[in-house]
Amino acid sequence: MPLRTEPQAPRIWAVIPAAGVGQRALRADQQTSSRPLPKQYHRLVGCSVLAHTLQAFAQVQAIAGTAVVIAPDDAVFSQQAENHVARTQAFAVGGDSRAASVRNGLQTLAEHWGAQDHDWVLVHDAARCLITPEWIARLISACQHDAVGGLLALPLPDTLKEQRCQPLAEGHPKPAAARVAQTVPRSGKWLAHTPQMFRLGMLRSALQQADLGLITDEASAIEWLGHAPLLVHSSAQNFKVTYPEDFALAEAILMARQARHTPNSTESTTP
Ligand SMILES: Nc1ccn([C@@H]2O[C@H](COP(=O)(O)OP(=O)(O)OP(=O)(O)O)[C@@H](O)[C@H]2O)c(=O)n1
Ligand SMILES: C[C@](O)(CO)[C@H](O)COP(=O)(O)O
Repeated sequence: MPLRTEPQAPRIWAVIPAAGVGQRALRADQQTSSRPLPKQYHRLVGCSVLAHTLQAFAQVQAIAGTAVVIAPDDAVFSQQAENHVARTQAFAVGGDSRAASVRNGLQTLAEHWGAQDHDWVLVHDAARCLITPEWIARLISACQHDAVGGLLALPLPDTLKEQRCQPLAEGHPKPAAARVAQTVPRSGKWLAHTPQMFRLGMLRSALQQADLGLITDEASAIEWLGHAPLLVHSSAQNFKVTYPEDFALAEAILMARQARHTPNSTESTTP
């Protein structure tokens, strides 16, 4: 009689896309540089944006391993000692878009670590460096027993405007100032954050079939399959470092967190 092998309990993996160039984060004076430093390698409070992200994931014991997707020509990751974090490995399989990088990262999880289709995967932007182990754990416990999975997201905090379509005026080199077409009801609208947590097999199949040009996050690939991901409350601090001014904001928050955790700091006694 053939031996019956017990199905392995689903494991939880993480994929961190870190293969972007960070074009929008460049100041005007950096835009002409032939090889500007991608934003994930900028240092904030003594270590890279990426390392802050990786340290948060390394503190979540439920995660079996974290694959960092870097660009095939990346020359920085291995030079920064702080990027070498427990249960974390970089793979130079970045693609032309974020979605392509994620798709390649999922393939790597299966090939190198034997990840299975029924395992869970958390995908998180390297550039969301303020993520905390507590928020990651909140997403895991909300999704682990769900049939689909979900994402951290934030109910829209501001009034939402749609811009009027403005054709370029003839003879004018620059488009005219943007004007409002209408105010869009914000009720029921959320900002998608990461991590986003789905079954490896379902996400892989969505990313293999969907038009990657239309896929800006994992949830949109899963929606494309006809599923409805769970929306799990995120924090406004979980923003993505996108524009030059975001570095200072991220640094101020990291410094305030460090001060709270330093013994004898005045902030540590504040209720
Ligand atoms: N081809 C790409 C593009 C983006 N990313 C990663 O996806 C995350 C979120 O993307 P975004 O903030 O748009 O990063 P960039 O593409 O680097 O930024 P920009 O669009 O300003 O160039 C980042 O951690 C980025 O490194 C990636 O792995 N591969
Ligand atoms: C995935 C994401 O962080 C959700 O907000 C975001 O879409 C990624 O940014 P991009 O500029 O679209 O790559």
